[in-house]
Amino acid sequence: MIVRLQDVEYAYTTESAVGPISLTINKGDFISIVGPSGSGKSTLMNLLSKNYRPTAGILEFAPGTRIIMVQQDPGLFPWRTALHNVTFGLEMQGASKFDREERARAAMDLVGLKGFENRRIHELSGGQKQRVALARALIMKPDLLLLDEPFSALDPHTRNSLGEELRTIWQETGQTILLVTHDHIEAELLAQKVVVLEDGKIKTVVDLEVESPRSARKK
Ligand SMILES: Nc1ncnc2c1ncn2[C@@H]1O[C@H](COP(=O)(O)OP(=O)(O)OP(=O)(O)O)[C@@H](O)[C@H]1O
Repeated sequence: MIVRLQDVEYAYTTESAVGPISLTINKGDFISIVGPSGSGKSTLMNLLSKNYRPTAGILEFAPGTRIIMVQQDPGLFPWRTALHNVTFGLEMQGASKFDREERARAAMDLVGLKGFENRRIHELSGGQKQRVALARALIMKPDLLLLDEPFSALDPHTRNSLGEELRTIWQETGQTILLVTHDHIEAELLAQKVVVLEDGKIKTVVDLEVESPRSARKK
């Protein structure tokens, strides 16, 4: 278990905006949260990223759980190259230059950015910027990667190819992913489990028949 929600609620005012919700996220899961505007997706992400504390219920994280969120705005440093955006977290951790650059190159390769290492951020397309943000998150190997509509500002073609790559990354690394989207098709194409939100509550959970990550199959 990485995160467990048991009858979790969040109220901005007197009425609950989200909940009660019960859900468990396990290692290696790829879950999509889908729902219309106002259904509580952002509120749930804020709870999972520890920005909000539940107003009722139990929200439990496994000890030492590290969570990273990638949002629609990739939030990159324009004065750094693509590679040095990806190395940023490792720099903060004090990893050696050789180690962080080697790992950053591997992460950029994984998201299809080989050859773009030395580009400045303004020399990248929207999809490429989002790939840099994804590589920057993946390199940290978080216990849970939260993706908050990361592809919604992209054109349909770029969106599809990034989606497919995300799916491959999950298959190859077993990274635990929770993706928020308002696109049902995207949710079903990518994830292993689709949680449909409506009025702050889980309306349905769809378990899809997909191959589990390679890393999990080895065990
Ligand atoms: N700061 C706030 N104060 C009061 N109510 C809020 C606040 N933020 C959100 N809400 C309410 O909480 C409910 C869930 O909103 P939330 O933003 O989580 O939905 P969402 O699914 O992310 O919507 P969208 O897709 O439009 O971003 C809505 O009814 C919304 O009006």
